[in-house]
Amino acid sequence: MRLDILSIFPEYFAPLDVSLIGKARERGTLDVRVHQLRDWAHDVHRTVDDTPYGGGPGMVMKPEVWGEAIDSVIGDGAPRMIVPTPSGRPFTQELAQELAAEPWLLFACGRYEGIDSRVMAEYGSRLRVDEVSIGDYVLAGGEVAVLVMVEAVGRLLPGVLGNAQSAVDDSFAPGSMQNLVEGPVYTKPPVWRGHEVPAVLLSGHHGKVARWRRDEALRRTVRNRPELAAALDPETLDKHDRKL
Ligand SMILES: Nc1cc(-c2ccc3ccn(Cc4ccc(CN5CCCC5)cc4)c3c2)n[nH]1
Repeated sequence: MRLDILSIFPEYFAPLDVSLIGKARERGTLDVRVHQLRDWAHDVHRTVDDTPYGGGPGMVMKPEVWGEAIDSVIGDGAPRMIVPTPSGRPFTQELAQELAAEPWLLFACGRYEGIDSRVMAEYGSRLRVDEVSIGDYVLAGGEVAVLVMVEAVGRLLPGVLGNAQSAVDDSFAPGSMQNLVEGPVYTKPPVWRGHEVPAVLLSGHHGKVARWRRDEALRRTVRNRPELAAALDPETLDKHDRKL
């Protein structure tokens, strides 16, 4: 997978050189290219922003700079364009899986009050353009949101996660974990400061372990994410409810 990232703060993406993503880049699984948006701002101050039409606080990012930058980065290609924004569609595990299947993603990191909307309109006629929110809070720009999405997508790529099974059991993953968060995890020692590991996990009985884990996942979902629990099919809830 090729990832292009356009930003006025390319240094935000140094973390993509470490850990899982760093190794995927070394292996060639991921081809990450970070670009300084100001390289396409030709005035002496390399200006990328201007005052908003209609008034209001802050500044808006100029469409000309973005247009030159995107044209230069994509050429005749057609990557899927992801634009982080507080007003976008929610970023979910399902969307992460969808993006993990794409050969080429282009992330456009806005700053200030955002990017002139005509940029998304211009490329929306030629590319798949998704405006995406990573949560209901306002960041100062798109860079952190891109780091979140690249990590969530990158770990789903073949060979990136040590154990592919882990992604199958991810919270929220479509299938058996849809609308469920994961339960508690334990490792050695079997007793730590008087806290014992639940005996079922030491039993070696895989069926009972699987059952216990689903019960715990359900218990935690009901406690921490009642709105997800409400979306569970009654049969699932009922099967476990007797135990909650
Ligand atoms: N999930 C999530 C994503 C983001 C995010 C992503 C990209 C950018 C680029 C700039 N900003 C700051 C920022 C500040 C104020 C407004 C709201 N203004 C009200 C009137 C016009 C706009 C919007 C945007 C971003 C924020 N935040 N949270």
